[in-house]
Amino acid sequence: MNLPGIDLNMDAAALGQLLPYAAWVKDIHLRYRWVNRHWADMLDLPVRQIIGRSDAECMPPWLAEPMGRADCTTLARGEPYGNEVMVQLQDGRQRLWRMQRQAVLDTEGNLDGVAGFVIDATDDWRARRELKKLTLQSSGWWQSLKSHALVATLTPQGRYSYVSEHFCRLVGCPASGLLGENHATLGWIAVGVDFHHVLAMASQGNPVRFEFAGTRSNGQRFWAQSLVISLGTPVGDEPQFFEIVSDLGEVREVTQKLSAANAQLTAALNENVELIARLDHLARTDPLTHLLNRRSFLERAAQEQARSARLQQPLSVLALDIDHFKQVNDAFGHAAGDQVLERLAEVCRETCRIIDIVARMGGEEFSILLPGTGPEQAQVLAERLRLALAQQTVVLPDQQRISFTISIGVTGWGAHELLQPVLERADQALYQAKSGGRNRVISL
Ligand SMILES: Nc1nc2c(ncn2[C@@H]2O[C@H](COP(=O)(O)OP(=O)(O)OP(=O)(O)O)[C@@H](O)[C@H]2O)c(=O)[nH]1
Repeated sequence: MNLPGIDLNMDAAALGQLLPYAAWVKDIHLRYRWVNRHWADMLDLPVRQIIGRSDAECMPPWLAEPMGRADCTTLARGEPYGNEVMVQLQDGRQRLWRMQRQAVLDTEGNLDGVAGFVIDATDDWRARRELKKLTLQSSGWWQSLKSHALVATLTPQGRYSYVSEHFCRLVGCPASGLLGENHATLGWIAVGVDFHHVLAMASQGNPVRFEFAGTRSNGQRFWAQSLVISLGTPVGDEPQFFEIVSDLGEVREVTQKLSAANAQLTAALNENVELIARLDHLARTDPLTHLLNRRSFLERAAQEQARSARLQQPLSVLALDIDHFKQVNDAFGHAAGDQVLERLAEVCRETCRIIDIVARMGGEEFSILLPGTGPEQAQVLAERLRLALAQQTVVLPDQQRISFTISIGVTGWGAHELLQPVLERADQALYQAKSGGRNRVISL
């Protein structure tokens, strides 16, 4: 049977010329053994200049290199191998060549070369690309993403090639002001990352999440979080990126409100702490002399006694009382009496060590606890105090001058004694000092 236009007696090479696509056969050294006119046309060379030559001698390196790689892969696999190459013709047009290769075996089954054919799949590729776009854009998820989320697509330079309405609303700019621009040209500041780095990371297949801030055309600031994902690089196309943005404005607002409320709370807390400290201080001190009050003295005395017993250190107590204080009040008035009390407190503080505990027990009675001090040393201190006070003169606003003396009772505090008997003994010593004529120190 004869096929129209085909002579079945012609040889394989002649038959190959009838193929509707470019075809070639290379030897084991990848030199062309045979090509048909379509391949010669594609290379824009006469057939005779191709035969016996390698790809490197027939085509530019950027094409020869993937051709050689595909040939080697085919020889190594020993089975049909297909690939696609995007080529740029001399007139600048891009074409997609789809190639299919197969290893050629000699009669003994040894590898003898590679046979291949090439079809121009440019139209098919364009159609597929359009279809992909259409599929993407008409797919349910894209539609719902577009209408509910803040999405955009980016070129390799990060320039916007598509922006959704929601995205435009967030950044406060119409699509016309965004398309062709990128984060940098829009003046948006990514937090902690460089936008180019984001694209580089994304193109390696790592989705990148980052925060950025910008200013809307009405001057308002906005904060957003982006997730940039690579959509891959379709053959012959540029890499594409997809950006999903979420509005951080609300989060920021809530965070700011929260931190303001927190600051208020902290301030209120600090105020309260201060207030409590002040109240505590007031509860522990005598408002006139700022010495410890009786309650506080008793607490401190108990602690001090326990500590001294543990450290086996001596401890002594003084009981002080102003002599004839009633007369001071009667002669100069209560305010003058207060001044005397204040002066007494001052001199006690100055004369005692920082660790000594000085307290106003009530009225014109004072007590001093002397840690690390035995009764003899306590007597010395009491004497020094008595003399210091006897030398004091309180000058009143009307220049009247008041001198006063004190009587002091001194006692040691034994390691196992309770506070009450010790205080009573100090009072007893004080009583003896009073009854002995005042302005003196008595130890018991
Ligand atoms: N100005 C003033 N006087 C006070 C205060 N507390 C107590 N007094 C007075 O201290 C005086 C104590 O008088 P008395 O207990 O009789 O003792 P005294 O006059 O000092 O006599 P002797 O202690 O025996 O030497 C009273 O007049 C009280 O009113 C105070 O805070 N301010």
